[in-house]
Amino acid sequence: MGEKRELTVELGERSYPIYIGEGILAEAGKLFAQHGISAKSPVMIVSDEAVAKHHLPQLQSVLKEAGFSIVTAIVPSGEGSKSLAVFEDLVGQGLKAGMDRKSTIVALGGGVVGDLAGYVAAAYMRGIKFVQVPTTILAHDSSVGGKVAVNHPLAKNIIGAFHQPELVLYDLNTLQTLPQREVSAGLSEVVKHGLIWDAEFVTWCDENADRLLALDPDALGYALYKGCSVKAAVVSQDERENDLRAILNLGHTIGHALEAVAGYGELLHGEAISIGMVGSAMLAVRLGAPEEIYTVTKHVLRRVGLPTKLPEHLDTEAIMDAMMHDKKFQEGTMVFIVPVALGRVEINKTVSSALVREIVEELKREE
Ligand SMILES: O=C(O)C(=O)C[C@@H](O)[C@H](O)[C@H](O)COP(=O)(O)O
Repeated sequence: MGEKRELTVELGERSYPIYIGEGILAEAGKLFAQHGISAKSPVMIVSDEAVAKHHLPQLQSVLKEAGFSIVTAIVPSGEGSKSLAVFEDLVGQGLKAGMDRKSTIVALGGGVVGDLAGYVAAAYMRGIKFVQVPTTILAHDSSVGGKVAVNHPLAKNIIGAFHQPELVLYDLNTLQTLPQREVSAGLSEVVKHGLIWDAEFVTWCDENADRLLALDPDALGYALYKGCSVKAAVVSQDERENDLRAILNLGHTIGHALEAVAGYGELLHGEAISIGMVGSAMLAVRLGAPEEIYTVTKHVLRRVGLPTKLPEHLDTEAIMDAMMHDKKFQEGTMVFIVPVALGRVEINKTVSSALVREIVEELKREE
């Protein structure tokens, strides 16, 4: 069994721990009790069809053994479940099962389940506790920081809240069942955390790409710990994205638009963000940063199996339009996170739409 790691998201009274390691799920009952999750009110586990097959029975039995009464809600796998219709259905299931203000929602799954379940927890009876149990690599990002949301057909994550979990339980064993495409997509956000904060970690990702792709638990444990540490450090300083937290959006200005235009399915979130990060690196070079930013960004993303070319059939004007509906379009301008050196980015609100259009076209010509 590899090393168990623990870190804390420092938010005063609302601080919470992240446990990372193999076999953490088996300790869920004990950790729930230790962190004040009530066993007197029903606990709802939200999961999706794919994840439930592999990991739900273990979580159910560990929690039952610890005296929790469980309601289980399974949603279809995929981004389509982040909708108001599914949200309403989960609220209904909670009410029918007698969930009250002391109940807790447990998100067992990837980013979709975490965002959806978290938003139900934020809204149910004006807010109840929730626990994140991420089962994908990508979810090291979404399970930390309290951004919870569902989508609107016109924009991603547009109906949401900030609602922090009570704890995050990251069992590395759950990652072993991930399809290869999901592994690469998840590594997109891992690389992002290096690109915004830690140049040495970018080099480490490059050197350890094969181990990561082979799901080596030691490499994964370290990478997720590093990614979560960057996230925790940023969120602790700016929980509500008044300023610094915006840097976590590297690649997302273009990435979210690609997901919306491609129809939430063609591109996985991590793939869209990979293309978006290459776009940000191109932008950086146009604005005077060293060419190395573009070459290294593209190289590392490819090393972990990610696309760097924008699919040609996606319409440039539709992409431009989608960017205007995102949260990153503010006060009449697009907000871009632009690298200034490896491991360092800045928030830029002066990029013209003409330049963005050029970058989108250039991304379609990527080799
Ligand atoms: O936690 C954050 O803050 C992030 O920006 C992390 C992003 O990787 C994440 O995808 C987030 O959901 C995007 O933020 P949004 O505010 O544009 O929905």
